[in-house]
Amino acid sequence: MGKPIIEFMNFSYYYPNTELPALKNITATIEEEDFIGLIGRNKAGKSTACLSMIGITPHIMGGDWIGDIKVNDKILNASTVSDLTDTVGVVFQDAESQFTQETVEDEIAFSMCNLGYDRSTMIQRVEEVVKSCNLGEFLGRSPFQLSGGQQQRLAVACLLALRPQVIILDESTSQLDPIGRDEIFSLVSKLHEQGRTVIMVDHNIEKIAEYCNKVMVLFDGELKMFGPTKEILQQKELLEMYDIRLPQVTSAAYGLKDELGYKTLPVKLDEAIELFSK
Ligand SMILES: Nc1ncnc2c1ncn2[C@@H]1O[C@H](COP(=O)(O)OP(=O)(O)OP(=O)(O)O)[C@@H](O)[C@H]1O
Repeated sequence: MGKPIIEFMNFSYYYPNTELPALKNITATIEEEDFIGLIGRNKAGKSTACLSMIGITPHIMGGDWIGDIKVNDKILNASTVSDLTDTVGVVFQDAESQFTQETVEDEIAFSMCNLGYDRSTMIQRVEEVVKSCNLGEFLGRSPFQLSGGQQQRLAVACLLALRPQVIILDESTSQLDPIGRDEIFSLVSKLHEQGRTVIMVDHNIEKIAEYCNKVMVLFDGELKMFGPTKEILQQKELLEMYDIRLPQVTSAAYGLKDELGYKTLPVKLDEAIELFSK
């Protein structure tokens, strides 16, 4: 077992003036080396789970909560949002709405300005994240003139400049075309290989299957399934119960499983090619 980085400890959360919890008795441990796919139908609680990992719910949104979350040994109940953002950063779907600067370079530096970084650290960090997010050719360009995928990469770069261990992307690819989506998945996959913990909320089950080592399934605020991607994404009946479709290759193999005697099903294209070519 790896080092725990985020631990939900019987955590329930109620938005202000609501009677039903948006998250219900969640207990789960995310480890430092994880690349988690957080999935579930609409209103399952995915965004609330993301907000809870940086303390926006409850500390900024208000509301009531029971239980706790431990983020890199800091207890949510005893922390402020800025305590937790040392460890965790979130990129939301509408990256554009968070930009305020005239150039990409200034935008990245701005993310550090508010935290009082000195000039030489800022210059060094801008250089570092521009390289890892492949934004070199856009440095002088307005953030508002970038494509959707480039804007999401910029949002990730602003976050990375603060060097969080955990990067959460909440439906960051949902408004992107396939090229933009691929850009983001390959960027975060590279960051994961470099040692970051990644949590990705995404409806594209094929991409989740391809990149994530574990999958968490939320349904009506409850954590229904959590485990290795291959194990979770083969469970057709359960996934259907939670309104989640199987990856196309898994579905195809499921239809043939009795006839061809498959014991396990592929969840990724390369696994399917290997199985179908036998
Ligand atoms: N600000 C809020 N005030 C009150 N209830 C809220 C608020 N935000 C979300 N909720 C409720 O909390 C529950 C979980 O919502 P959440 O946005 O976390 O789900 P989600 O899985 O991210 O959904 P989606 O895929 O539609 O974005 C839903 O019932 C939702 O209506």
